[in-house]
Amino acid sequence: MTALRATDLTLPGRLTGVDLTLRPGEVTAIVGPNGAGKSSLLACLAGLLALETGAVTCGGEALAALPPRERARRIGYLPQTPEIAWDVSVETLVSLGRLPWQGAARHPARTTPAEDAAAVDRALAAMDLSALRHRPVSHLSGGERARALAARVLAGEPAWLLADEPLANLDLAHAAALVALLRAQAGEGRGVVLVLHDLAMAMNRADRVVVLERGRIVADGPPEQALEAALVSRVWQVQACWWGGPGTRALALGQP
Ligand SMILES: Nc1ncnc2c1ncn2[C@@H]1O[C@H](COP(=O)(O)OP(=O)(O)OP(=O)(O)O)[C@@H](O)[C@H]1O
Repeated sequence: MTALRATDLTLPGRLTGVDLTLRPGEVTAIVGPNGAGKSSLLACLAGLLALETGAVTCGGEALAALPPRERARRIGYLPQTPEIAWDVSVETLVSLGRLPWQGAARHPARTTPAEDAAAVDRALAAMDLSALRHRPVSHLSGGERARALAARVLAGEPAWLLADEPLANLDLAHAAALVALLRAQAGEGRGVVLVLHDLAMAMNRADRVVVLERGRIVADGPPEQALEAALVSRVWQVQACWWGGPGTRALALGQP
């Protein structure tokens, strides 16, 4: 697996001179206040935004130059808003995640229908959706819809998983299960990049934390270092203090 690298990313009003090299095998959390540029950065890393300056490369190749199907095999992207355009079944929605592998018949990366079905089954089971696979997506709850969209990305088994606030609509148990699953994916050598608002989750479960403020990186490193209480207090304009020990820290907030 290969690095995902952003060099001098600039989007006027959104990102300024962002340099970032992301390593596979790690869970990286991108955090920051509202409007700091987290979603913009994630979309750039997924190759979804036209850049004014700068570049994003995956394994040394410019994302912009990769054919869409190849890019989709390398990078799975879960957007912030759980919108689904078509009222298909959960299983059909998740199957769409296999499209990048279903190219021309002679393509060397093409998978068999049995492999595709197995990947869909795995993703449905991982997101606790096996029992809902035949239900139309319009008949799902908000959290179930969010899980179905996550399952679609997982079904594609991309080298990089980029997810924008993937825990936002999930209950405690499903959020914990998704984080455990993403950690396991990183353990298998995939790259995992998550936009998170839950700083305790980033502190306890990420390998690396990138803090954005007004479109710039202001901290980047192991969670204990990047989320040091004084920096959290300054960037989020709260009085923040960490409690507890490694792996189970909680953030206590006072008045600004
Ligand atoms: N399509 C767009 N065109 C121009 N500016 C945008 C666009 N989308 C977002 N912005 C602006 O860019 C800045 C960064 O937005 P972005 O959505 O990346 O922030 P964020 O850190 O993800 O915020 P949040 O935590 O609120 O989701 C904000 O000031 C926002 O108003």
